[in-house]
Amino acid sequence: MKIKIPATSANLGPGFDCLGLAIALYNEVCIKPSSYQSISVKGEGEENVKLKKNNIFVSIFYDIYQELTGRKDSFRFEFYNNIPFSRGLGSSSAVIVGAIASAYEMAGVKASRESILNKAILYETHPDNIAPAVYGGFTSSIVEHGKVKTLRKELSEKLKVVMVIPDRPMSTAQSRTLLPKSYLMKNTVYNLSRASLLTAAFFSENWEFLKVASRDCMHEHRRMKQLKELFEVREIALKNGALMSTLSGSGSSFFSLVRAEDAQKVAIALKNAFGMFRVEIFELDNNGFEIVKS
Ligand SMILES: Nc1ncnc2c1ncn2[C@@H]1O[C@H](COP(=O)(O)OP(=O)(O)O)[C@@H](O)[C@H]1O
Ligand SMILES: N[C@@H](CCOP(=O)(O)O)C(=O)O
Repeated sequence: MKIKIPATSANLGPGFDCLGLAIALYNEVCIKPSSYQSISVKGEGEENVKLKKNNIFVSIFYDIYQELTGRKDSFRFEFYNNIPFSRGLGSSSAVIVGAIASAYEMAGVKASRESILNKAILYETHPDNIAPAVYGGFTSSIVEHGKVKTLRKELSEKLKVVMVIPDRPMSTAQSRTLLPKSYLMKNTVYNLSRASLLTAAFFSENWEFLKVASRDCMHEHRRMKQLKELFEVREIALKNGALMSTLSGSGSSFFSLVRAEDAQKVAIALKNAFGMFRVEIFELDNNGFEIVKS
């Protein structure tokens, strides 16, 4: 079987740990029964020998497969990775969602997307990347008694993403340690009100609200200080017509949502200003993970 899983951009500014969307940049994994286990990796991470020995996709896959079948079968895993590691593009969520969905498929057990999401939350405690990796589109999620509740909205073809991807990785776990344990009431209200308005703006396609509604005062500033050029990335993206421009997940990438016709202009302005960073235009994804060959 072959599965493809999209990259995701989480938080979208104020929606810390709850808002996210899926991007048409995919990891693909081919899995075949085999008399012994083997792993090959192409693309992102191919130079990392640890991924052949200690691979979280493989360990989650076997956990779930054995739980479902009670058998200890062996498989060959071929990874074609396009999602950069630790850049705020949800690489770990793509691994978790992909491993769970493919374990169900290989075990021959039907599972709803909701049940795959509820397994995924056991491996990644915040649902803002795993929900769009499962459903595609824009997602707003909560976790209640260990279960994820998500509402999704299809993303318009009239929108594209301009992503600035710095060379420097930022581990999500490490980046979370930069944040305080508690916040002032006024900062909480600042984010709550904007995350609510942002969600309403996505659902009603009132894109002119995105810029003002995507401001955050809980996590971006502390994280962006690690790579100060990111402040200017936002300025240039917005000046050149981006609808919103936010730190992607915990960084280090910077996400700008643009009208399709403005994508080139925004990307060229960012490339001219930041020759040292990768700047890419992506479509949005409305499908979530897909089993493309069974
Ligand atoms: N394709 C992959 N195969 C195996 N492990 C991966 C893959 N992509 C990411 N990972 C694991 O996830 C970690 C990155 O997770 P994280 O710091 O949360 O970054 P991200 O923002 O990309 O999700 C990597 O160090 C690696 O352990
Ligand atoms: N809400 C999380 C999102 C992390 O996203 P990632 O793509 O960086 O893993 C956070 O901000 O920590």
